[in-house]
Amino acid sequence: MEQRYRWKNKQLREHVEVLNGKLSPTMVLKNANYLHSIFKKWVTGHIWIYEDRIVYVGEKLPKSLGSCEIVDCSDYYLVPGYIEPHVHPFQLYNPHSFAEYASQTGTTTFINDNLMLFLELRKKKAFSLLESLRKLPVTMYWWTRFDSQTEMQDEEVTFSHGEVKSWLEHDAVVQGGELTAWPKLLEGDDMLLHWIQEAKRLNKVIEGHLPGASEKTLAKLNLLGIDGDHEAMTGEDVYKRLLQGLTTTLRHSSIRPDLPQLIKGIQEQGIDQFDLMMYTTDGSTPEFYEEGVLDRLISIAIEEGIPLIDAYLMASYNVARYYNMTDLHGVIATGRIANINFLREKDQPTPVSVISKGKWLKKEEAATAFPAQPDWSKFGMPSLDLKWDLTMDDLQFSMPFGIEMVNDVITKPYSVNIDASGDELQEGYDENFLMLADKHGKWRISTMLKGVSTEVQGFASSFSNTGDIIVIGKSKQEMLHAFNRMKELGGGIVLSENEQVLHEIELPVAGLMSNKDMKAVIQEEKQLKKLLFERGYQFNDPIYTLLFLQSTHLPYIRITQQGMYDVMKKTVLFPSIMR
Ligand SMILES: Nc1ncnc2[nH]cnc12
Repeated sequence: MEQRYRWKNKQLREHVEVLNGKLSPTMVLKNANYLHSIFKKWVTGHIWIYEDRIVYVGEKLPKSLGSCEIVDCSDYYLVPGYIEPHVHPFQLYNPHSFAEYASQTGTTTFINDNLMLFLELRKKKAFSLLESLRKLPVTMYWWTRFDSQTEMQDEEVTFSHGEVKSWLEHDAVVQGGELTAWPKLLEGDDMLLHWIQEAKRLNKVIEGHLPGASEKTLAKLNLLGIDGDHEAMTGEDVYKRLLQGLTTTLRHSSIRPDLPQLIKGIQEQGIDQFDLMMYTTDGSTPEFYEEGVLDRLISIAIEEGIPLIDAYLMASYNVARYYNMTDLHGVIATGRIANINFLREKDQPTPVSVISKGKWLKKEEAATAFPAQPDWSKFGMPSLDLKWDLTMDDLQFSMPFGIEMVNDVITKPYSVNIDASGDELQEGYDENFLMLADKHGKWRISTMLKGVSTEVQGFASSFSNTGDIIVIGKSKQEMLHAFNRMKELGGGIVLSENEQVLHEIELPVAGLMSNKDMKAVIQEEKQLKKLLFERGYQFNDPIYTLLFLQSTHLPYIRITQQGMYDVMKKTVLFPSIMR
């Protein structure tokens, strides 16, 4: 980062001068009734803020007030700003639009997945984007992947030692993971182990991705350096993780809205200590966030009987502790970044006002100005410029088996018994043509997709795990139509029927993300879902279906850059075809 230290020496001297009375604070929160994370108690006092930092808490008021803003807090309860420990900031929204939206619900610190940045950009461009996002009035940290969670061509080039190491060493990167490639680690991959060791040397943590892991697997991975995991699906899973000393993140997301059940399970297990627990919305798709971000999870936790103070700390202090950043986050105390939420009632976590980095982002329910989105093309994420055309010749589907969706994201292989040699499949039953095509136009892999929809004629998406192009449908003509429109848009998701575009979501940020604000993206996603449901899509989360068609951290069969891939056997069943 351009600025290596959080505050320069000169700034630190100024902070002390505020206490010396030589400078006045920029804001004083008077008569504050606030949650003190260390005492785990509500305390009262005055909070002095200078620029973006809390410079004093206690009973004193500053001698010099200058032009300081004085806020009487008697009518509120103040809690530390919420920290989302596990964000995938690219589910149609982008890091900027998600942060802007979430900040209105009290989440002002984000630990972001770098997957799309890693796959799309080399480090120079990526780090200049991080630098630009660092200037936002929210706090953006990152975690760096060690693998692509799919089978890429030339993965070793993308995930080279040099690239991973530079990410790990970056000041804004606080974690390695999420380690979807943990089976490789257990099988002896010493490159992965080296990166884990490097992360530890740099005082950064490692997150696993361990759904269904046995007690022994958890213990072994703990020995190899894993610090936390967010894949617990039952109270017993939570118990097993905590028993091994792993920090356990409770997930409530669009594909796994588990929190109420998880908490019931936790109570059944007799767990009454919450210090090693956090929550995440795990990169939910846009519509899910209509009801809030972490404020909603805290609210569920309170309703389900988590002790009130723990319910807040799981979204603040516990996260700061896990990431070794309690000196900056998670506590309303001297020295911390001034991220504070104002609540009307103790059990109403959606804030009426939000301070982030010492500035109002929301005041008495009204949003204040937030910076405009960057010019993404300047950071190496221009709209998609596909230099090739899809033709009827590409649309050949002679594979003897296809992919059957078991739910939104889990797949299994099935034998294709229908005649798929024509240009159209009959409507009314749930098999579709499916193609993944290289965004550079070099290769393709074609098969059948069962279980998703009965009447989608043509559907094309540049949103996928690797940014390659997914085309689905019953009619080759409409698939071409959808593809052509998606190409014309410079990336996006297009649904086509009877030679008409029924719906389109423009994704001008590298073909993966929208540059609209979150509310607009929510409406676009809702409309897409409605149209797909009407056409027989039988699950809940089509965006995740698209994202995970290539993702080999999920069973059982995937289309990848290398070809059709058997996840359990770790083999390519059919290689992709050169075009
Ligand atoms: N592993 C993953 N990669 C990308 N987005 C996700 N959302 C939830 N899990 C994810």
